[in-house]
Amino acid sequence: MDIHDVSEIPQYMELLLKQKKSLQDAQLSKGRRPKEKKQPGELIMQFRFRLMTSRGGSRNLAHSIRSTFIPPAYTPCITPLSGLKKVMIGNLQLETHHRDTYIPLRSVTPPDRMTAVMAIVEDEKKDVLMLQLYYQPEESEHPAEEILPEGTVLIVKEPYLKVMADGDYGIRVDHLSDVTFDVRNLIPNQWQLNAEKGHTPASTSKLRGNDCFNKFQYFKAIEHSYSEGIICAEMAEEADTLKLNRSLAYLRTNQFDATLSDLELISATEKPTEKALVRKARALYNLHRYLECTEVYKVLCAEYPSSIASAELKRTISRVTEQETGKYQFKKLYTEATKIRPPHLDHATYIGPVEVRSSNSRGRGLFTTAEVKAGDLLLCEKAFAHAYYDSSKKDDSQMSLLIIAETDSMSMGTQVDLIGMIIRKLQRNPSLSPVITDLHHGSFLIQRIISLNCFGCPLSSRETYLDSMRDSAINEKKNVELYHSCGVWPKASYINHCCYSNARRSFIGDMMMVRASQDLAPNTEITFWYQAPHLDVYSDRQKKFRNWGFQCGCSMCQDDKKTDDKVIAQRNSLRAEAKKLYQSRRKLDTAKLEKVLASIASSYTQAPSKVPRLAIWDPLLAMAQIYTSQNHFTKVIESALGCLASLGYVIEGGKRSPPVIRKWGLMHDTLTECWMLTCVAYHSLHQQSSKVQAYEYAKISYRICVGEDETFEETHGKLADL
Ligand SMILES: C[S@@+](CC[C@H](N)C(=O)[O-])C[C@H]1O[C@@H](n2cnc3c(N)ncnc32)[C@H](O)[C@@H]1O
Repeated sequence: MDIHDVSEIPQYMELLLKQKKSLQDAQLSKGRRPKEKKQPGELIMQFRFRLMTSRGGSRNLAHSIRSTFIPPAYTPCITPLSGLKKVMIGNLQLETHHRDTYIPLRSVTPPDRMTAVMAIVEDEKKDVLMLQLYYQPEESEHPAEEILPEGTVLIVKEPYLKVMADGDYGIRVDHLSDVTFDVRNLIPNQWQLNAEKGHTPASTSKLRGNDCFNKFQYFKAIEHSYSEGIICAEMAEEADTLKLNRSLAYLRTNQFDATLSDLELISATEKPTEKALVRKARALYNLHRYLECTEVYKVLCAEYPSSIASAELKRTISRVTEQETGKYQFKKLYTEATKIRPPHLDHATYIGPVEVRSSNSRGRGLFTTAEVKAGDLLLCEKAFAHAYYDSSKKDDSQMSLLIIAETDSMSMGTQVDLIGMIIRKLQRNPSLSPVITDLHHGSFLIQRIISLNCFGCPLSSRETYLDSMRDSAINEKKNVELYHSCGVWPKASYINHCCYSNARRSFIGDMMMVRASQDLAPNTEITFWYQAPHLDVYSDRQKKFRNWGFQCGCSMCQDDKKTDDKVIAQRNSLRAEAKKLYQSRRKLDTAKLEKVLASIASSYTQAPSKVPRLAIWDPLLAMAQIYTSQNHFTKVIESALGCLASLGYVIEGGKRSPPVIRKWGLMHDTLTECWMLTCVAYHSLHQQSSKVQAYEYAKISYRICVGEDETFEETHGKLADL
């Protein structure tokens, strides 16, 4: 939603066709064994040469946009190793998964890292091939040299061959769980020679682990030292110390489930140590289990009082308050979003009066459980994962093109990074898996789930709001917002699309606010638009939903579908005429303009409260602006209320008595301005109570579009300056 979809751009379509062609060619060789293979020496030399030149910087990747092609989905292997039979490189087939096999491999070159971590590997018969491990941690977090140093012995479950970009064959691993480095009992005999002989005392493993830890090699400390030591430890206390040490390494590598389980595994002593309590609290905080976390901090404050512990307890209590009440200090959120990079804010998720229920043919949806008023907060959700693109840096290396074979879709931005982040987060914290795997999907593959459930997002909706105010209705810039940052907000993902929606989403950093844009009765399905409705042809609008596999059946879409093309063409030409008239401000013929707008209005057959009139609301807003500049205040009120009515609002009063919204319509960012114009007009006409009411509606509209109203006065002060 709101991501930068480039599926229809010819330059990228060409790329997609090329990728699909090579995919088709690859499918033709499915099940075959490669005919020609390079000699081991040649393959190794070629790889080492590339490694040398790439380290010398001859690859100029930083200046070109990365592209990642997601081939058709295959499922990870769930069979335990004991249920699989061993194969050699010579047995591997092209593009064929799930043959109930595994292969022991040993790397014979240092690793390289491009989109995957790669090395040349050999099997027991000394046959060699390239191995590509996808979705490994970032280089800064876990260097390739540590993941796959030369001489690493590993096992790949369900290995298969893939033709790589350069036309050679390689073993490709997409699922992190399909590779295991814990090969203790399965190391082939001839490789045992290189493996450590004999029994390493736990004390040595501990020292080695601590050494790695002090060098920030946390993964190495866990895998090669502490875990080894725990197995070999003869005394319970020795194992406990190693677990305590390992729990910190787990914490540093964001493996919070494992941190907790190590701490639980420590033999019960008289009272938990301070270190154990601190680590437990941190893991719970990071898993957003704030209530449990406060309990741990309370014990810590009682047993080991310190200013840090009480500050942490206070911080955690603030999260619990946010979670339970939905009360946030939004100005603080902006400050954090300005300072922190990436803008991942330290705040909790609030789930308001909503729950997931069946929405018939639309699958599941999110419904209200109580009555809510327009402007009420339904959700304030922290992203499960968020990939940030800093547009101020203008650095294309942050950006990549994602090509998904199964849906023929392409998007530009940070989705590739988001996929990696989520895959790693789930692998490190399996307890979080259902949050993602329960979301809507075409298959259960993470890539597919993410492509259906991710949202493009600005750094803050207030920024977008200010931009849209600058390009006001008069300039008629189409505000199609396409964002390069993106994230997954799981609860919001249950909300189905409707062009004529009753809620709006907005963002501050990685927090998404969803507010009702209409008064909603209990048990109403909440909807927001996946793509904002614009005045486009019916078929073009439906194309936007292609990726999600549905057609919108809202009243606006149905009406567009039924309306004759000739009527639409006539409406568009009248609209162009209106635009010409109101842009020639000095000699504006208002009578003529009103006549043209009346003609547009008469081209609609349904009442605007049923079918909002997208062709007419913005010219009416432009008229309200023009009448304001001419001090025609009754006309301002008439045009502004007309604008609102054309978007489906049913408003009582407004002329001699204060306006009262009986039914809210389609919410648009510029409606705050619309209400502010009426507010100014009422002020000038000395209609005080109408002015107060209009001001209140302006504030609610702002809250719905921007997510909060703490900055309302400040923002509109700024706009007055503009
Ligand atoms: C982000 S999910 C929304 C939640 C989803 N309905 C579920 O069951 O989890 C998007 C998917 O919901 C369905 N959907 C959303 N809006 C719809 C609509 N207006 N009409 C039909 N299906 C819709 C489509 O299957 C779409 O791919």
